[in-house]
Amino acid sequence: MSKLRVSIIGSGNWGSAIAKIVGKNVEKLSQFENRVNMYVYEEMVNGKKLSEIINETHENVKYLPNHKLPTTIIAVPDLLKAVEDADILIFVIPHQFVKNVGNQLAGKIKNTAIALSLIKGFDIAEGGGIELISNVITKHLQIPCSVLMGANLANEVADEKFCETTIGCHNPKTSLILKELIQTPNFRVVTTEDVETVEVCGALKNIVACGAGFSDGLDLGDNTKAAIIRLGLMEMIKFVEVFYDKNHKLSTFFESCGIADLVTTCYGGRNRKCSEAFVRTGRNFDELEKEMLNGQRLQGPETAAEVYHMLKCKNMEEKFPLFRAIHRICIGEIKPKDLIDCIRQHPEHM
Ligand SMILES: NC(=O)C1=CN([C@@H]2O[C@H](COP(=O)(O)OP(=O)(O)OC[C@H]3O[C@@H](n4cnc5c(N)ncnc54)[C@H](O)[C@@H]3O)[C@@H](O)[C@H]2O)C=CC1
Ligand SMILES: O=C(CO)COP(=O)(O)O
Repeated sequence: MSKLRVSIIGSGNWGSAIAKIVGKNVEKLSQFENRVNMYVYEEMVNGKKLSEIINETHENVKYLPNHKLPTTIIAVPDLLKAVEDADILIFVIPHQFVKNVGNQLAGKIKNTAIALSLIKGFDIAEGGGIELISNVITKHLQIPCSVLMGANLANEVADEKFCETTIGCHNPKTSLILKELIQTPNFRVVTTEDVETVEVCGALKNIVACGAGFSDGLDLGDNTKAAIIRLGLMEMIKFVEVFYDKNHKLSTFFESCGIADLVTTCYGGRNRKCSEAFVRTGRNFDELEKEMLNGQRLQGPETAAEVYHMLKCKNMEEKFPLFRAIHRICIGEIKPKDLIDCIRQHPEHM
């Protein structure tokens, strides 16, 4: 049997951390080709192309400094070359860029290939609703797309600190291949067929993380933050119940993609950090993202806006007061200090 060729589309903070794992695993596992192309959105770093720096030093000095990538990882700045003959495509770019990348790849991928999305966020659907990123990938590439979401702060994963993750995949054979490719002694994979729930959890937790950051910025303490996390979880569950797979499993929310990712993001994530600074400095998210993240991207405020507009169109905003309040704070419509008044009469308390 011929070996499976893997390509990684994305080389940011998480993209580089997952490249470290995948690059090492393909060295050991005979079913995969011993070279993994990693698509790099080209930029200049200290006067030199980032893709050249990565290939010469085996380090993504901008997005994952101080970590050596395995030599099996090859940085490729040309998207189509990066995915040439790929059997497994791992998508790990900020959600804002998915449609553009999908358009470029349409018609260029083997019809036997499979995709795995690590992207947390939604896309805006035609007509104003929201669309799952995995659907966008499948629509453009005409191949099935599984998802991987979990409590996985990239820097900690790259440090090889123990954590778990969740792969959502409909096909048990594909599930096994993906697990073999991704799992390590310190990165433990649980698979489930409850795919939509896994993906929706990954997107929505970024909204809740903004709420946690606002709470920190207001110095509201640990109990309030815990309440925000809990109410966030309840809104996430309701969101899946109302808009997604009626056969979803409540137990999926107790996997790494659910409660664990909420906790880690609400304590250690970029959305939390910038949301705290939003309150403390009074500056807007665009400025804070540029100043604090060195090219990395926030997903929370944009996802909050997308979800809010969808809820409003469906006349459902009152059922999701936390999501609504977070969006209104992000765009300056209400003050951060109004957050608690917005959730005091939460449906969970009625
Ligand atoms: N960083 C983390 O700890 C984790 C991130 N994620 C998710 O993974 C996804 C990717 O995040 P990161 O790898 O952290 O990325 P990042 O936040 O480091 O984003 C920057 C990346 O976007 C690229 N980029 C900029 N403009 C672009 C364009 N026009 N087209 C394509 N790429 C462009 C940059 O070159 C860089 O590679 C996101 O959905 C995020 O929510 C998931 C788990 C952990
Ligand atoms: O998804 C993440 C951890 O699982 C990272 O969250 P942030 O994007 O808020 O850093």
